Amino acid sequence: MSRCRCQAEARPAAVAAPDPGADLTVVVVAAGSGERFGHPGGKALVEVAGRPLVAWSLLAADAAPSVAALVLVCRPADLAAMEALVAGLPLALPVAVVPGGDDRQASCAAGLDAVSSEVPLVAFHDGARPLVRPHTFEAVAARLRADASLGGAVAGCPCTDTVKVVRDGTVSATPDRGNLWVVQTPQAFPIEVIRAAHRRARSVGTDDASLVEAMGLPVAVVDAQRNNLKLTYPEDLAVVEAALLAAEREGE
Ligand SMILES: Nc1ccn([C@@H]2O[C@H](COP(=O)(O)OP(=O)(O)OP(=O)(O)O)[C@@H](O)[C@H]2O)c(=O)n1
Ligand SMILES: C[C@](O)(CO)[C@H](O)COP(=O)(O)O
Repeated sequence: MSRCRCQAEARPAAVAAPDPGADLTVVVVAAGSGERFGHPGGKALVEVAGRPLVAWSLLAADAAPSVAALVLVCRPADLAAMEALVAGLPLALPVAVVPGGDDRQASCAAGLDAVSSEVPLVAFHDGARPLVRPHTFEAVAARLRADASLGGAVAGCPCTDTVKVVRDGTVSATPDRGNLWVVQTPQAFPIEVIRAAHRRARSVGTDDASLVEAMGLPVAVVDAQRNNLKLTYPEDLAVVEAALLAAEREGE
């Protein structure tokens, strides 16, 4: 089997799990247009700290012992470039490269179609979060394994800023911060749960967990990695790059 399977023409075949102990497929979504970042053609292939942005997430997921296979979702125009990128990275796991959709949720659904049903857990991760560490994939998968009643487990951390609800430039409410968390990716789910959540989705959510919450299932939050930043605006680049270089220097 070729390690990288580009899915430009046909619907992807399922990716087999190479290690019987590994029970998680990671879907890295990188098919966005990067509008807020302001880079024509999206930001996934922009060089950040010496590598294309999305490469950092692929390498981190590949190094997590629970991960059996990877799916990379990219802009249709980037399929050949992404296939070449994957072929050139020192990845141990099989990778399926598939085209994404018009919004993040559609890209996640496209990635999910390429996941083998033989691997019981699936996690979605933003290719725009290059600081993710292998232990964060382990943490969300472990939380799911520890409690069979959960519909999902997501990385996040308690809010440290005060959050305001703002309408027309004026504050309309200040929610109790004691209950507020900011959530990131990875977001992990039992495969049958997230497949059902996508089938039933009636609206477009800003994350994957909201689809599972809409089914009335409990989703756990795991305080795993506070610096798991998302590269969204141009000014994020210097912060993310400095953190990646520091982590490399420290051998993390
Ligand atoms: N149609 C889309 C939209 C987003 N994403 C992915 O979802 C993640 C989070 O999205 P975001 O940071 O908003 O990226 P963009 O959509 O590229 O940014 P923008 O909204 O500024 O255009 C990114 O890794 C992005 O590539 C995707 O795979 N497919
Ligand atoms: C999924 C997410 O990263 C969780 O914080 C976030 O909602 C993605 O938002 P974006 O606007 O698509 O970047």
